[in-house]
Amino acid sequence: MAEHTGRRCCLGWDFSTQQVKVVAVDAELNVFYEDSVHFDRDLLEFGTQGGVHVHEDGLTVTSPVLMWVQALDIILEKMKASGFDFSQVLALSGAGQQHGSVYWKSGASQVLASLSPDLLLHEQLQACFSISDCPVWMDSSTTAQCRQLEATVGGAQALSCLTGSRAYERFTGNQIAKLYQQNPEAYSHTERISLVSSFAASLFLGSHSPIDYSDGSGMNLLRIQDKIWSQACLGACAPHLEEKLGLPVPSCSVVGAISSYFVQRYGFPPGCKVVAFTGDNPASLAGMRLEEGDIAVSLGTSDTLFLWLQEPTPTLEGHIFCNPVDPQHYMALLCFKNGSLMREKIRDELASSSWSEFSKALQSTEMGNSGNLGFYFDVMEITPEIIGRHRFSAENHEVSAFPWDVEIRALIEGQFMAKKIHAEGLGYRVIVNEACFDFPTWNHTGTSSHVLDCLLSR
Ligand SMILES: Nc1ncnc2c1ncn2[C@@H]1O[C@H](COP(=O)(O)OP(=O)(O)O)[C@@H](O)[C@H]1O
Ligand SMILES: O=C(CO)[C@@H](O)[C@H](O)COP(=O)(O)O
Repeated sequence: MAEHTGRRCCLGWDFSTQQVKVVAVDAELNVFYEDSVHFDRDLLEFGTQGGVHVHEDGLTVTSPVLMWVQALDIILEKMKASGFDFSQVLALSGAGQQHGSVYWKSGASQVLASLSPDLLLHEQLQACFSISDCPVWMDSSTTAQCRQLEATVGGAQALSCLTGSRAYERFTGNQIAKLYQQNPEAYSHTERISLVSSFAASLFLGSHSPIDYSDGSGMNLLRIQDKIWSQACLGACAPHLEEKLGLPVPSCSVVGAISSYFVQRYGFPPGCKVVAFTGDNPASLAGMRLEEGDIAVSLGTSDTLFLWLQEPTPTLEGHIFCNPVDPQHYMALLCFKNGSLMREKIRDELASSSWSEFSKALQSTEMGNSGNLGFYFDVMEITPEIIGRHRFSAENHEVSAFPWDVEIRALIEGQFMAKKIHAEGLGYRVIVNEACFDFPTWNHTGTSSHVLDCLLSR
């Protein structure tokens, strides 16, 4: 019998871009079980790359909803086969990649509430979705809907003051508007729209789980001050939207007890609590116990930078979300689309697909890269909106290539300088502690900032 028998615990789930992951944490906060299902590797039949399908227009990016369901089935079956003692799970919660949306077809709630423990979830939920491919955060196909939404509420800054962000293509309200405009039939057959986070919670709950305030702030629909849907924004996106979204709840809410499916099939206790799932970035802020004054950088598929805020100061760049820990407070977030996948590409091109070779290049080059700078955006960046690879020599001449190790350092330094520059653009001061950072790169941020400005004004 496995060593994790009989240990009271909570489960934490992550439905992110490239994989579904689970951890079990005991009463002393020790992580004693971890597992993951990687979409590209473990669910080949869905044919994703980096967990997504990029459509022919190069702008539309989706993921199959049943891939997420099947990934959950696989992990649960693996846990069961390893002897994991589900009867000790007191509560579970989780996170999802932000902004992605799931469209539950009319009748799905009945199916969710009456699942047979003899079958896997994906076998029973096949007919429960009005669209099989869900728009995800990498999508940038909704510029028209964004402009329309901003115009409805009096401009980009007005929308930002209301919802915490100007209109962004990946934000769910704009995705819903596009679906309604392009496929009104699918929209009208939808009984409920979930975020990836509330969708995942719904699977455990056996009913539609509410959207939480924090992840709900990534939709361009929620009034971040009073935490209710903005009627103006809902109306600009699609009809009858409020009833399809349900009421949002604080991110720490217990949304109910686990459904009987999990009790009967896996042996969860009937009282196991399901706590609202939230966005992966808000969950990281909570999990890292960030406090006012701290800045965190997350290097997932996307790179993000986030911090705890007492007062919201919405601007035209970056996002303000409701805080997942304290509903009276907020968090600020910057998202960079060219994160891990960009690093992986350069690793594959220049470092024999090996992270240790990649690290050797970093070790063998000087901090500051002898003045060589690079910015690498193979896909249209979010912060700022820019595409292409741009390299500058120490003499500030644009060059077409660097030696392989200089290129690798330029990539990493460029990515971190961009984070610093944009955080400072929002008014946050990154204090360089001489004791921790003897980092000449920071001295180049003035140059980098200027170079980025020039690129943007081209
Ligand atoms: N040793 C490593 N060094 C740098 N990046 C790594 C390393 N191992 C994995 N990665 C990157 O981490 C990414 C996955 O991070 P993760 O946070 O799990 O992503 P997500 O949550 O978005 O699915 C992959 O794209 C991979 O390239
Ligand atoms: O769009 C954003 C944040 O606004 C992304 O950070 C997504 O939340 C995806 O997260 P990862 O899968 O990259 O962790």
